Amino acid sequence: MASKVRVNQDLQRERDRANFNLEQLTYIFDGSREYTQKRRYLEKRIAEDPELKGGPNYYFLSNSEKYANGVRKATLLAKKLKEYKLGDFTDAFLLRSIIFPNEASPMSLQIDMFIPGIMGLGTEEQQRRWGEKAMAYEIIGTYAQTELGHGTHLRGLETTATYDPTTHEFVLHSPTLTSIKWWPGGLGKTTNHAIVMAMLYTRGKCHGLHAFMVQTRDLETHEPLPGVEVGDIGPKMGYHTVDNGYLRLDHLHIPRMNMLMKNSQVLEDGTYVRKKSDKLSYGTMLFVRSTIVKGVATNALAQAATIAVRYSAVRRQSELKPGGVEPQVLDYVTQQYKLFPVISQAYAFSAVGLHLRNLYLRLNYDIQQGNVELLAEIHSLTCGLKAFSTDQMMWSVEICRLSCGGHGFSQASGLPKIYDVHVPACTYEGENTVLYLQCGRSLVKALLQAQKGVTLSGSMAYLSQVCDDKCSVTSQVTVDALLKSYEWRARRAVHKAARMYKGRLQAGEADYNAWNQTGVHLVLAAKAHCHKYVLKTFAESIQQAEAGADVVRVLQQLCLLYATHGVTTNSGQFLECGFMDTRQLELVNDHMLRLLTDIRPNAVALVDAFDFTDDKLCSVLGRYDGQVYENLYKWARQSSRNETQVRIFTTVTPQ
Ligand SMILES: CCC/C=C/C(=O)SCCNC(=O)CCNC(=O)[C@H](O)C(C)(C)COP(=O)([O-])OP(=O)([O-])OC[C@H]1O[C@@H](n2cnc3c(N)ncnc32)[C@H](O)[C@@H]1OP(=O)([O-])[O-]
Ligand SMILES: Cc1cc2nc3c(=O)[nH]c(=O)nc-3n(C[C@H](O)[C@H](O)[C@H](O)COP(=O)(O)OP(=O)(O)OC[C@H]3O[C@@H](n4cnc5c(N)ncnc54)[C@H](O)[C@@H]3O)c2cc1C
Repeated sequence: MASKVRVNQDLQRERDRANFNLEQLTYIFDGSREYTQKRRYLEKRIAEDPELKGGPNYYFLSNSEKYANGVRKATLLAKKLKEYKLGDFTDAFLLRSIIFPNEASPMSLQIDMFIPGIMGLGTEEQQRRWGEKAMAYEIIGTYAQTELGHGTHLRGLETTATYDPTTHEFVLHSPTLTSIKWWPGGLGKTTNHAIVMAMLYTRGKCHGLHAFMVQTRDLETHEPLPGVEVGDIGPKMGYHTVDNGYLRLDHLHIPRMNMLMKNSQVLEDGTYVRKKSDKLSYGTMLFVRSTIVKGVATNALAQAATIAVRYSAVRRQSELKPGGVEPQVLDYVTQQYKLFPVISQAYAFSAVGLHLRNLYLRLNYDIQQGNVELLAEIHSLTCGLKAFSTDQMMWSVEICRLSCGGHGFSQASGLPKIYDVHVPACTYEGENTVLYLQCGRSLVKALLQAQKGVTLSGSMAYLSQVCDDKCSVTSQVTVDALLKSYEWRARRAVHKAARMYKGRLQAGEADYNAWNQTGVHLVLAAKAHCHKYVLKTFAESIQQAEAGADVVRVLQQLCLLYATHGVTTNSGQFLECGFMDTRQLELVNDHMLRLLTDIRPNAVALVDAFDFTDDKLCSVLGRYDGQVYENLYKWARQSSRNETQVRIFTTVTPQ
């Protein structure tokens, strides 16, 4: 990678003592050797591409400049996809992640939701009509669902699409202030099309939420079309490269065939033909949720860990041994306790994200065959795992930032940028609490079914199993033994929520109120279920890994760290379920501390194996060569505030 660079000696020493095959671990993290090779090939091409290399320093741009630069790069992304002959969907995601390092593209919805929406919800003819143009970036689109008044409660959305059988058109309308579409990425200024989710009315009856293809702007002049009002919603906490927008429709007429009709249709005379499941309209969200674990949470965790671990190997501070040299801060066990669990989370979520992609592909295949059996379970699982992984990511990125002391607060660290762009994932594609509740409710409902004699299968099968054995943790702490404890904790949490819900019903409470009052326990149950699922999937992925014994050994250490850290940070719940006792908890805690020592010699190599380029990390602290101080100094000198020695302030006029 960086063979000719002058590497900081501490960092070099760390790399020299690594004792596993780093390359193999990279393939596992990426999902395959082929993917790694393709990624590196594209990274090199982009780094050498005269139109893309260099460019302005993101950190010193204003929000408007960030957007303008984002549009420039998004246009180049479209051009490079053709130039490099990359037609495949995965390639488009990959190229975008290289051109937009920890930045959202103003055209990101094109591949995140617009094209998946057309493919998932449109007929074959509609896929040909818009899909091909969208793949070629001849039309630029977004996904407009959320409104000013409602984002979570989809049945409460107010935009209407009323079919007129005399003209064979739908009339799309925003009837109230709260029905104005609000938030869609790229809607404000960049896009010229949108998949608009609206309540379908035909023959005087409402048939719920459906998807409609709406052209918002003229393809030549880019002016909004008559009946369309669009704009930007203003500055946000982050996401400065994206023009999240609003859209107000005023009796906009669109042809009947602009309704995406793969799953249900409106015939010429206005007859509504039902689909197999009314939840198929939510398919685009399910797809995106399934990609967030790997594409957002894992990515952010791995990058934050890389920056913080490399910097902690370079940073020397205080005195460990009285009178001795200042140690690398990575030698403080408290620093290891902050950072090594984050490394383990990144590898764990990577395994889960790859697994979830396969599950989604299976579901998609089944749906094409007309089989929606798996839909409910995969909906529940993707809801839970999207929320669990992004929650964890949010806390861990912040831990990484704090672990870098003062320099972590500087944009130069790259950590605020990671936080800015990835933390909105806790809200978009379903607010996390709401998604935990979806998952928790489905677990309780499954358990109640099991109590009536139904055999549970898939990820919920363990709920109905009777296990009366005791926790087998001894001085030998193993993943297998801990996995049983995770199962116990999750099973107990679901049972507790179910008991509470049933108890309230029996006490005469209304069903809706019983669910609401059980909410906190439903969330706890969903979290415990997802935690167990992640550990199990991570452990199974190691068993299946095509790797040498050295790589398997470090992965097993990380898996055990993930498991022991999860027990110690949720000890109350593990003890509460009565499966594990305090003596065993102490053993787990001791083992976790020993693992920190075991992992220490490989810490830098474990983050190097994530294989991020410096261009991707955009971090002075996380540089591969570890030359942090001279580059922090260089970086600060670029600040526009240093252009003059005596600053002349422009007056800000109060409005
Ligand atoms: C990249 C960045 C760009 C960002 C873009 C965005 O943010 S775009 C905007 C992103 N916006 C959001 O993400 C909005 C978040 N909100 C939502 O997704 C929905 O409103 C909801 C799921 C919370 C509730 O939906 P609801 O009120 O219609 O449902 P209900 O609660 O009445 O439950 C009825 C039954 O249906 C089940 N079921 C539900 N969904 C699915 C499904 N997909 N599949 C299968 N099943 C599903 C549910 O489990 C329940 O089953 P049960 O118990 O009867 O066996
Ligand atoms: C950066 C970003 C990009 C986005 N991009 C898009 C896009 O491209 N297209 C699009 O359509 N939308 C987009 N959104 C909107 C996003 O999907 C919604 O904001 C999200 O679904 C949450 O809905 P809400 O804002 O209505 O939150 P609310 O539901 O109002 O949440 C507020 C609080 O109420 C609680 N709450 C709400 N309902 C319940 C319930 N039933 N039970 C318990 N608690 C509840 C929540 O937990 C939360 O604490 C984007 C949002 C962001 C931040």
